[in-house]
Amino acid sequence: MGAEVVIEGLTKSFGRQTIWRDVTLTLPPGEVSVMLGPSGTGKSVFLKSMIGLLKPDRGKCMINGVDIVTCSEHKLYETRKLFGVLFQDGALFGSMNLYDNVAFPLREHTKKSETEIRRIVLEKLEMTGLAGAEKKLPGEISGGMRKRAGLARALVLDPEIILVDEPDSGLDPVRTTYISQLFLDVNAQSDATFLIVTHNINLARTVPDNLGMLFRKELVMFGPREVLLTSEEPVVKQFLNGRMDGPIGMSEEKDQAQIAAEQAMFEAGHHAGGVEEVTGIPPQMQPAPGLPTRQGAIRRKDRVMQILHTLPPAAQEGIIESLSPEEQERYGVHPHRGGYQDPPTINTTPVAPHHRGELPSEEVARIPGAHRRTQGPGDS
Ligand SMILES: Nc1ncnc2c1ncn2[C@@H]1O[C@H](COP(=O)(O)OP(=O)(O)OP(=O)(O)O)[C@@H](O)[C@H]1O
Repeated sequence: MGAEVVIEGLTKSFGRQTIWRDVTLTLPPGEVSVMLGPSGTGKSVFLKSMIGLLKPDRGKCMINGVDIVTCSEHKLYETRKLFGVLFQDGALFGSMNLYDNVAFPLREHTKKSETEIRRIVLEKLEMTGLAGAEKKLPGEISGGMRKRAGLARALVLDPEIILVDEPDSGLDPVRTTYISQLFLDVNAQSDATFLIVTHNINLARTVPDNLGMLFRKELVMFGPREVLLTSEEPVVKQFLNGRMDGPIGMSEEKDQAQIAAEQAMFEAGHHAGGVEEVTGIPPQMQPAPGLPTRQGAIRRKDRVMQILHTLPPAAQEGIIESLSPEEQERYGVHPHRGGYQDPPTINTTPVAPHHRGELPSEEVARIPGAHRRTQGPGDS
């Protein structure tokens, strides 16, 4: 099973520029999480902070009991081995063929024989659809293949946590969906914990178990995908629809004067761009037929059902509707369109507390500057 990552109060600045502050979230083991955010909100800085390439000013990032913010260099070196990272361009060595690129971490960090290395490299190239391409140089292959080679290389040390920085950059929507499929397939086969940072709305809507969003130097929300996908929060709705009308502006957040001027423009009939209000929760992509069931998805179901009563009503409805009739029966819940229902009595399989990845209810949906009341038992 992948590692759980517990982040508490993480804050990062460069000089006097705060990038984000007080970020608190848990990446549940073996689940796939996506972090959204407008350009420049510090998503890449967040990934680099998680692997200790950048040092946060304060807060914790706990992985298997080690706080990578304060641990020794030796512990950091050891903990980094749990990570596989796929950078935007694959970060391949241009002068090495794909075989040697993928073999590199094994030669660098292990004492494995070349026979064993060959077995692993060919297995990971096969897994990422690159069998037969091992002699190619990075410059001879497409951007999509380079990303897949970067993923193969990220997988050779059997990481417990896989971080992916903007997998869609430079890819068309179809290739982006193919690489998304690959992430779910790898997750099904490895049960590794995934965190993907992206702007890509399709990917965010259909791939992850959990969705978060950074904006205005804070974590706007993080929780089960259904929470963001049904959110009425203006910044979330604007982002998920890729529109101009909303708090996100061309280069940074808008001031009141700009919002008023734009509002007048849209009311006068100017198209705000984006698609026409996409709402609702599309089905989640699944691993390819023939692959194992995602263990992270099974654990997630129990985990989310345990915190169901703390989630906003629309998210609750989406989650209940995504269950099969047998699962609804097992958890003792029923679809209930158009209103909040009483918290169910839930028959979940016990999950070890340190592996639950459960969010404190006040962190399930956090909006800077607004104190959302989380719905609790007896609320209506
Ligand atoms: N090493 C650094 N030193 C100083 N400032 C930095 C450094 N790295 C990043 N920044 C600043 O941090 C901010 C966030 O950058 P980051 O690349 O993490 O954003 P992002 O959300 O990943 O953006 P995009 O989606 O465009 O890739 C930017 O203003 C950037 O200039």
